[in-house]
Amino acid sequence: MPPETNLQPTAPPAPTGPAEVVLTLEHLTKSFGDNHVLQDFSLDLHRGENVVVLGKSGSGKSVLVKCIIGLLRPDTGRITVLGQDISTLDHEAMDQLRAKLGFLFQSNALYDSMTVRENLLFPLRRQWLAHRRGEEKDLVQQALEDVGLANTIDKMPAELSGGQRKRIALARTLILRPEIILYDEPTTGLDPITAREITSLIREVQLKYRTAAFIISHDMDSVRGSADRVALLADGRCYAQGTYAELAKHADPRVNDFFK
Ligand SMILES: Nc1ncnc2c1ncn2[C@@H]1O[C@H](COP(=O)(O)OP(=O)(O)OP(=O)(O)O)[C@@H](O)[C@H]1O
Repeated sequence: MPPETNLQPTAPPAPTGPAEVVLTLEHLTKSFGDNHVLQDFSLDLHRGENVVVLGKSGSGKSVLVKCIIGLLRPDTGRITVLGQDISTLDHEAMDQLRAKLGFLFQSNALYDSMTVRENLLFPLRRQWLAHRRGEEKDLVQQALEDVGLANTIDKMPAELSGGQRKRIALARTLILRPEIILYDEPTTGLDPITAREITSLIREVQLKYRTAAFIISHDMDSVRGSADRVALLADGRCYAQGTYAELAKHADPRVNDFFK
């Protein structure tokens, strides 16, 4: 039985017009010497939408994510996050913008020497927006209920399974109510059933908080379960995009091969 979460999947609010774009990647290029990794890559992400970026190993997916969070600077092109061109932001403004982005790293990046509670309090206390102590307790509780793990609050990460650690890492991201979540291979290293649970949770989070998600994955079950739209990164650009079903029957074998 998957853990019961506090997230009630409901129908997303009826669209009232074109959804707001929360992330724009325009004509990005990035080379390392003569390794031209990104070559005119463009993609939009809308509020409340899950986009999965697919691509072969070494195609540049991590480079793309690092450019979005400002760890790498593209050679040319523009990245706009929540209306702000990140190349114009100073250190402090970039930090404030990063606070609206959630990351779920492959490693989960939990602090092993801290309990689950302390792991969740950590981002709250690091935030430039201070929370009142009483509020913190409720936020931790809510985030743990959201991922179905309220009973793990006093445990150490080492006492949890891989799937539970992934959920706690997601709770730690959710506690800051991000507008966009970047998921780096969220199901890698998990057994198929746990992977399916994490995929469902990604959907539940999207529906409850109307977050947009930028997901890197090559777990095709997870792609099918979590993507509203799939973008294929090949030759350094957005080679094809569409729904899972559209790309699965795409005429170009470079596209449909991923779905076989
Ligand atoms: N800091 C760097 N310096 C030099 N080359 C780099 C750097 N970062 C990435 N690369 C190169 O960029 C290319 C794309 O790497 P990237 O890690 O983005 O691939 P990926 O699509 O995420 O692969 P995987 O699916 O295996 O994780 C690779 O050829 C890699 O060697």
